[in-house]
Amino acid sequence: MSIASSIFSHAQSGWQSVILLLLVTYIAYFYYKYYTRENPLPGPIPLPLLGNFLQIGWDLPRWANKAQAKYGDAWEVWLGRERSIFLGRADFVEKIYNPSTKNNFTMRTGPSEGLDEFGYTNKGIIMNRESWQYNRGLVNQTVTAKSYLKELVKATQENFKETEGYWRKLASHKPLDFAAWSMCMVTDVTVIMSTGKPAYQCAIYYNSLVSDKAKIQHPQSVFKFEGDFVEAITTWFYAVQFSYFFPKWIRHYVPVFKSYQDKFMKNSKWMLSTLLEIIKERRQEIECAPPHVQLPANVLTLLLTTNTPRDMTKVSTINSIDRPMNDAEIAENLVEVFAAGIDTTANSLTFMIWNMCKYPHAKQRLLEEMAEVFGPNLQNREITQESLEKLIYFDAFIKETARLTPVVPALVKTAQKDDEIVGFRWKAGTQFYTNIHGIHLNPAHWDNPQEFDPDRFLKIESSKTKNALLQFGGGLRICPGRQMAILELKTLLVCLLRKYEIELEDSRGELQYSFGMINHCDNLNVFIRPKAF
Ligand code: HEM
Repeated sequence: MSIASSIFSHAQSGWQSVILLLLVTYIAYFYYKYYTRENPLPGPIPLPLLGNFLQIGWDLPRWANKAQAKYGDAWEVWLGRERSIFLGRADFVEKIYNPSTKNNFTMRTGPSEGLDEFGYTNKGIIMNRESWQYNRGLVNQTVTAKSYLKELVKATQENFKETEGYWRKLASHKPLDFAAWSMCMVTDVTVIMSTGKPAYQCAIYYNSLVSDKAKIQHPQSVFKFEGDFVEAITTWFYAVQFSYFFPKWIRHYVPVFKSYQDKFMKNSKWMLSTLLEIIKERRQEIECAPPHVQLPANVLTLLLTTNTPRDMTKVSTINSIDRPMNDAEIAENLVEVFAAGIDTTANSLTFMIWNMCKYPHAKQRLLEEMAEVFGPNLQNREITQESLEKLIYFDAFIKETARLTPVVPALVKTAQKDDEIVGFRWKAGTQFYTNIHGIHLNPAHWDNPQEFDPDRFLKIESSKTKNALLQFGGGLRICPGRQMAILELKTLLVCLLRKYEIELEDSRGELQYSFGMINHCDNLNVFIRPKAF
């Protein structure tokens, strides 16, 4: 008896046989299509509907590194029903990160009703398919403005001082979770630099650690609630993934998914309406401010005034960015500055602290360079953008940390037209994942790739391969916040190093990180003790 007739002989009724027949036909058709696909690359065999999700599990980037070791530098995987090509070598992604305006890989995804429903595809930058250039142009102009970066370095120092106040009140023999502090510090800096108003995340976090009697009073956060703003931002990013990967019928009609759909939609609406109120208030403040009064350089004020008579940046780089932004556009861009800027910068700092504790010779080099640039009495010196730019070893240290633990370990781009990659011609709509971590560890580009060696970035001849370090992505969609992130990271590192001794609670343990939307450190317990002067 054939397998099919054996299965059908167990079917109890007519409709069960019909379902079984449909199922078997679908599976047979799926594997026929799979084995006759164009441009077959090595990779794990997928299951119908689920693709390779069962093999991959939750941590796609960790799995991708193992897959790269097994299948080579170009392989394929099925993320659900979507065939995705993974690339783990710098020369394979050259076209994708080509900064030419003719680049065929500027979109992250193809059209998606889910992203449309959440309103992500026609606003902001990250998933915007229609007006990303306009939004990107203005946000880029804002976060690279001289006045903005100067204010950022100042605000970062002020925020650090506030945090030091809380550390002083906590017993120094008890470990602190640096990962959690880092998120709060970077949130506070980002929110004040974006809205001009404080979020008090460090104060809220401090209060969560101490008894009721020891809690401090602080004014109301700009977000007018004591809940977890950080979580709201993370939820926004999960909503992007959710709305893209799950089809409408699952999101709307399967109960567990429906509850996520509702939660994500509510979160998105809450964030936008809260920001719209802040924007309205600020617009009125600007209108009432006399023309001679210098306005503060934060993202909101800069976006509200760009292309108006009170423009503070005046460096339009793209012809199409000649109109002011409306409130809804500003709200979405603020959400994206929070979503793309907080988690990434905070986790980069945490990974740097880990490396500083693990590699005493690198820490010594950081201390020496700091002493050289800031001179005597360095713990009281004002940190400026100019002084930070002289910290060359710091740059190398940041790059090496990002090479070994990139916060963004993989990036997706979709071909808009048919194109050739790794010697094959691919149809428009094919998804290409850059395995950033794979490229960062590829021996084709790096000597002793697993070794932590910041000096490799100081040697002229090495590490110059184009696209071998993709910490901030590249090409037309390169991270617009990269200068901001580097200045903030350097400021915080100087603030920490010049006054404190930091020691890991578990000096033999492994770095604990996992993948959510990015690689994030789950917990980093450290002892932070003031240095004796
Ligand atoms: C260490 C910190 C950061 C890292 C590692 C990082 C990394 C990245 C990466 C890898 C991309 C994708 C680039 C590509 O597609 O080629 C990106 C995009 C982006 N980043 Fe960052 N980023 C950081 C900080 C920031 C900050 C502080 C901001 C705030 C302005 C920001 C805003 C954005 C935006 C808006 C995009 C989307 C750009 C686009 O789609 O055109 N990032 N970032």
